[in-house]
Amino acid sequence: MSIDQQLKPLREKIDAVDAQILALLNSRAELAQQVGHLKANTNAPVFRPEREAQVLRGVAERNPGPLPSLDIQLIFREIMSACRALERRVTVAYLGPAGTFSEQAVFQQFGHAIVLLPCISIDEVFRTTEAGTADFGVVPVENSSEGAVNRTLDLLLQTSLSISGELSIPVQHSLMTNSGDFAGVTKICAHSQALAQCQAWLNQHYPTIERIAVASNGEAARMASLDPTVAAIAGETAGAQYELQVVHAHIQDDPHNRTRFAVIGNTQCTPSGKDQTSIVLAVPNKAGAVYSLLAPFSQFGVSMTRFESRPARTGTWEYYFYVDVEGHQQDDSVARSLNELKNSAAFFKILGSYPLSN
Ligand SMILES: O=C(O)C(=O)C[C@]1(C(=O)O)C=C[C@@H](O)C=C1
Repeated sequence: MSIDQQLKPLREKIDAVDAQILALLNSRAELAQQVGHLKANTNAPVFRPEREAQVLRGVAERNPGPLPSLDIQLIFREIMSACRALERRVTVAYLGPAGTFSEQAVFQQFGHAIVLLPCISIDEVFRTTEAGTADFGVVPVENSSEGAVNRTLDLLLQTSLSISGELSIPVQHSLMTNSGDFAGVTKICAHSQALAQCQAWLNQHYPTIERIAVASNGEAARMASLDPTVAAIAGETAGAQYELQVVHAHIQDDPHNRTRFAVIGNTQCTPSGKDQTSIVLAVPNKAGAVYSLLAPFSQFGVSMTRFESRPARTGTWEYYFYVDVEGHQQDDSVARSLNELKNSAAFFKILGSYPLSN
């Protein structure tokens, strides 16, 4: 029997299963439409991060295989994205242009059935979201090899928006040119963070070529597509967007390099069962103040998962502290510790409680 003859009955079974999947997908979509009508009548938000997190955790927990849970979650992320788009297509602002790691983070959080709003800077992402032109913004917060993204931390301090999600993605940089050839290249362009993340590799391989920091890796890729003297450092998605060829793949100094992103918007998430709360604090400038400030966390058994400081730029050695704790601000222990902190801090702001990424 030929291979095609052997495949025929299996393919017929796949067709039958596909017909069932199709019918079930549309049943789900009809339910989402009903949810959408209810929400429209009550002006409730379309995107509910805590509900989406629960759906994704639920399918991973119930997954019997053989499909890996991560792949199941990718599929369900897109199913929910498409269902959500039937209610309303949300607009998401991010540091563009197309093809940046920020764009990958947007798709990882919202799926593909959205309106993308690429912005020229992190400031612009905040402005556009505050103005309501975008429903949400996605901004980089921290890189595993370079540390905090200071501009984001500074803007989080001032913004009226809150954090409604967080996620991290692997960041792999490649050196690319229009032709795939390095001869004739006189400048290597990338975002300053990417240049820093590839510093040791560049010092070893191209110590004398000028490095130029530009607004984003996507912008570097665009420049390289137009100018044969420019090589870009960017992710391969950005390279493909501008039809660049890879000269050296994965040149970042840390092979496990990751960037963490925050989702900002006007949504206040309700508890999802596995949440995190971000706050900013300042303490009076006296001995032992930081130590006693954090005491309520241990008193109420709340785990701190992140502690970052930024100079307050008052010229007096004062700092803002960015703290993440496990749990939701509505959880009893978190609520009680935050209440104590609020009374003793010189500055106190809750940036948001949101589901931990899956
Ligand atoms: O449960 C809701 O609130 C829905 O709108 C449905 C749904 C889904 O497709 O499951 C879609 C969008 C929301 O962000 C959450 C979940």
